[in-house]
Amino acid sequence: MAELLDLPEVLIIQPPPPFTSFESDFTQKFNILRAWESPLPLDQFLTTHAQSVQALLCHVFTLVNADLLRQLPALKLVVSVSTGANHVDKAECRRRGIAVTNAGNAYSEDIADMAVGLFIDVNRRISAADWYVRRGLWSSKGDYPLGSKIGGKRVGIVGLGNIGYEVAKRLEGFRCKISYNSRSERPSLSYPFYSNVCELAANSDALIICCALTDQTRHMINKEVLSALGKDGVVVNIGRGAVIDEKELVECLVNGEIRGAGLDVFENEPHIPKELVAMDNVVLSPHKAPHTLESYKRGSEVMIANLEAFFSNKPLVTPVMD
Ligand SMILES: O=CC(=O)O
Repeated sequence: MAELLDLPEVLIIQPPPPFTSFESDFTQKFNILRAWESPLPLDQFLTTHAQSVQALLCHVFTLVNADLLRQLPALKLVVSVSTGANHVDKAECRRRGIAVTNAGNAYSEDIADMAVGLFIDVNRRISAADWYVRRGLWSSKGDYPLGSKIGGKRVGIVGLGNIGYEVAKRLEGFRCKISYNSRSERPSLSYPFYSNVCELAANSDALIICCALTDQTRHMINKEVLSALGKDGVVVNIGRGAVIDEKELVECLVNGEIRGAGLDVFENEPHIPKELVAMDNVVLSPHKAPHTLESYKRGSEVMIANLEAFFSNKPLVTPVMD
């Protein structure tokens, strides 16, 4: 027990993702304060540790907002399990001198794989075909609706950061034609850049949303953009649900204004509009794009590296800048 108390404290409010090595990796190095296991109400649990706890580890369901930060006056570091840190009020952290880290590139390849998987699934109707066969509908009539060819598709990537670039590289292998919209142009890359996302949509057969959720990107993919994409268009989202105006997306799908969607993220997770659940041209996934056995391990290593750097006054490994 004495040994545990000597370890640096790390507060976790909600149960962490089921990292296979969490117990062994984290608990040997840190004194984990497990708010979710405490019989105390959260406020009381936080008050008990408020004066000492310097590091908080959180995933996307933990809203790190001004209220929470006010209850943790000694806090100096927020370690996000995820790549996207939109659940952390970064302006308030900055104001309070609290550093924020994310998962860096730990999940980029896995997320990109999932984006490509969803893109192929929607176009080739893989999940729909699976439903069809399982329901015993396969007959000699051969009336199963055809999917659409992948090679030659014009794919517009929204957000050409690490993940977007991994998606682009993979889809080049399928002979897709890549163009993109991003915060800024990447002159070192030869893909056409569109500063206007509507123009990107008008020149694409599919949009793959890879950007972070910010005040600028919230509801950026709205009815106007989806109409520009057109009735043969497909949307894939592995970024954050609220980058798309979900209500308008549902309307466009219901009215056949776009052809289909592959969605790993939603505006109000884990709640999904019932219309989406009923459509076989929509492929749904429960925000699992980043998570594989391998990426969990890599993610743990990045979080531990950030915590160790912090507690030994070294530079953080994957600080979030904005
Ligand atoms: O969505 C998950 C992540 O941002 O890593």
